[in-house]
Amino acid sequence: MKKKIEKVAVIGAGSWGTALAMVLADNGHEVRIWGHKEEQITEINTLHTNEKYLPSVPLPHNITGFSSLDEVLSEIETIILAVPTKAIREVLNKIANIRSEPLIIVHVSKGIEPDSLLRISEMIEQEMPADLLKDIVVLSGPSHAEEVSLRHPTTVSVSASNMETAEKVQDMFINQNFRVYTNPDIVGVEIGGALKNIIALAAGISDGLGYGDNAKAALVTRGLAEITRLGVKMGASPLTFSGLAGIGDLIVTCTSKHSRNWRAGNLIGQGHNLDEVLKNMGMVVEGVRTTKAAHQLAVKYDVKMPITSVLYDILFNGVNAKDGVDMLMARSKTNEMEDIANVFDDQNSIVHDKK
Ligand SMILES: NC(=O)C1=CN([C@@H]2O[C@H](COP(=O)(O)OP(=O)(O)OC[C@H]3O[C@@H](n4cnc5c(N)ncnc54)[C@H](OP(=O)(O)O)[C@@H]3O)[C@@H](O)[C@H]2O)C=CC1
Ligand SMILES: O=C(CO)COP(=O)(O)O
Repeated sequence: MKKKIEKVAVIGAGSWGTALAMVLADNGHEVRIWGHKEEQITEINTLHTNEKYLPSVPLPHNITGFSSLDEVLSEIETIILAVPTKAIREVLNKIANIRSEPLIIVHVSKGIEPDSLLRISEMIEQEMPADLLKDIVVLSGPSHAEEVSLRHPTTVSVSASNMETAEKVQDMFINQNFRVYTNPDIVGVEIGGALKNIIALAAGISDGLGYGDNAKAALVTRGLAEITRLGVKMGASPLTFSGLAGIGDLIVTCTSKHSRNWRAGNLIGQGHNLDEVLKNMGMVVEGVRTTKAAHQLAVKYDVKMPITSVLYDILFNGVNAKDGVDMLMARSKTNEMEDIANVFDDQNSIVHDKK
């Protein structure tokens, strides 16, 4: 079937915004990308590269850079919001001041806001006046920008409260290299994408300490258990966590050299200090702020999250990484399956409550 060609604006010219702009450009859309650094936009428009974020990757010529939000949004119905969680409110605020027509906002960020404990779709609902918001869609899954930009096979999920809009976004992005599934569980897709960064930091620390594959498999598996426990309490379907936005993204982020969260954890495990690691990364490491948020969520929802809790102590309370691992291994004995049964009990009670 022939694709509907659209004008789309990608807001955020970092690694992920640029890689997704390439997918859209490959699909023939008229792609605009907005960034707040004039010299980077000039580079995109003249050299057709974005060397800082995707070194040595030529960008398709149907991507045009904009440094004015006003201009990038003109005659646009759909934006792809690709800035770090920390910048979302600021950017939406600017958009809300410019815009007079409703937008479909596809967000691709993976975080939860500390203190407010809001998911990104909830932050968007708070920041954008209802008359400027047509729909919110989340796109998430195992997808490092570096590999997407090389057109390596990649799969992601999109979710929205309006599934027709999710399908529209699926059609906009899907191609031979970039396979897009829909999933009706927006809470699960957002929680899975955000919380896997915590476990990736922990996996990096484990590797940095010199531990091996057994430790990493333990972190991924028990990490998934605690993500699922919290996600279900927040209203997600447990099934989402065995999908792309759950185990899929956990695997890719905990095992890939591309992951900034894994790399940051790896350096911390080797003994480097958190502030120094974040300063030298030059790109966002979402898991640090999300650890703070998840630690608060675990208290709010009364959910056991031992990996998150130990990571919180390593990042913010000066606990030594090796001592943190020892603390996890010395926890009182428990039954693996009880956890799983509790998740399904919680899910049943959510279903009954809704009836
Ligand atoms: N990279 C990836 O593979 C993937 C990333 N994601 C998610 O996408 C989101 C964005 O990440 P990613 O692109 O990788 O991050 P990067 O660090 O690569 O890029 C972030 C971009 O946002 C810009 N930015 C930061 N603050 C502001 C602001 N206040 N106003 C305007 N622009 C701002 C940065 O500009 P500057 O250059 O000035 O810093 C940069 O262009 C994150 O939530 C991440 O988890 C999701 C899937 C894959
Ligand atoms: O979300 C990602 C891959 O799916 C990117 O992970 P990092 O932010 O750790 O690089």
